[in-house]
Amino acid sequence: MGEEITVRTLEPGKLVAATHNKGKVSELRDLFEPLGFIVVSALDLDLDEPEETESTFAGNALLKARAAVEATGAPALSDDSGLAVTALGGAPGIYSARWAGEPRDFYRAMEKVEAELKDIGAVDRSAKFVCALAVAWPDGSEAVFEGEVHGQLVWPPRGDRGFGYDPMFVADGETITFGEMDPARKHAMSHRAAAVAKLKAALLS
Ligand SMILES: O=P(O)(O)OP(=O)(O)OP(=O)(O)OC[C@H]1O[C@@H](n2cnc3c(O)ncnc32)[C@H](O)[C@@H]1O
Ligand SMILES: [Mg+2]
Repeated sequence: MGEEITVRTLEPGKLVAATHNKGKVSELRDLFEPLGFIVVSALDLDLDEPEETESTFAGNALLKARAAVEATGAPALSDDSGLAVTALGGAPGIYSARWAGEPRDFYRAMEKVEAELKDIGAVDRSAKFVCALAVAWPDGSEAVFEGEVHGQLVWPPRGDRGFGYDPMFVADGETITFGEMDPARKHAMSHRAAAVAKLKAALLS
């Protein structure tokens, strides 16, 4: 995991968060601003949302970072992530956002996960969140890092913090869902934090 395609350093400065997801923007700000970056999001810049045509988290992350660097000329950081449920063969996986429909409704997406587990009478409620973070520089170099966090799915969902599938996910060793957790605590253990740690080790001096 975590294929580093090219290694170069990331100089603190303006970083475009190539995402249209407010929950991710907020988490990427929390994770990168203490490192000296000024995080400007694709939402702030009103960038087009590219179609996610790749078949892996890393592929879609690279596609989003490339689109943002081309549009802005500034280094871009993207995040492709999702929930992979063991008993569902890794679904919804790269389709995690699409399971919420349009307009996105994550209660509906969580209900769909629960309904599919019920349909197959699943006893195994284990799942993991996966995050691929990609960085693309104006000179065409790029890098991608992956992180995961393993846990169990609960029903009904609990908590109104975080975003997406957080209210139904309890990380291993925890008793509360990510939806109930203080954001700083989620940042210490999440799939996104694990990917950020790899990125820091490789790209920040
Ligand atoms: O593509 P961008 O613009 O970044 O925004 P998106 O919401 O479409 O993001 P993805 O394509 O990566 O889809 C991943 C979905 O997986 C879910 N997800 C990712 N990280 C999560 C987290 O930390 N907690 C809960 N759900 C998460 C979330 O609902 C996302 O919408
Ligand atoms: Mg998306």
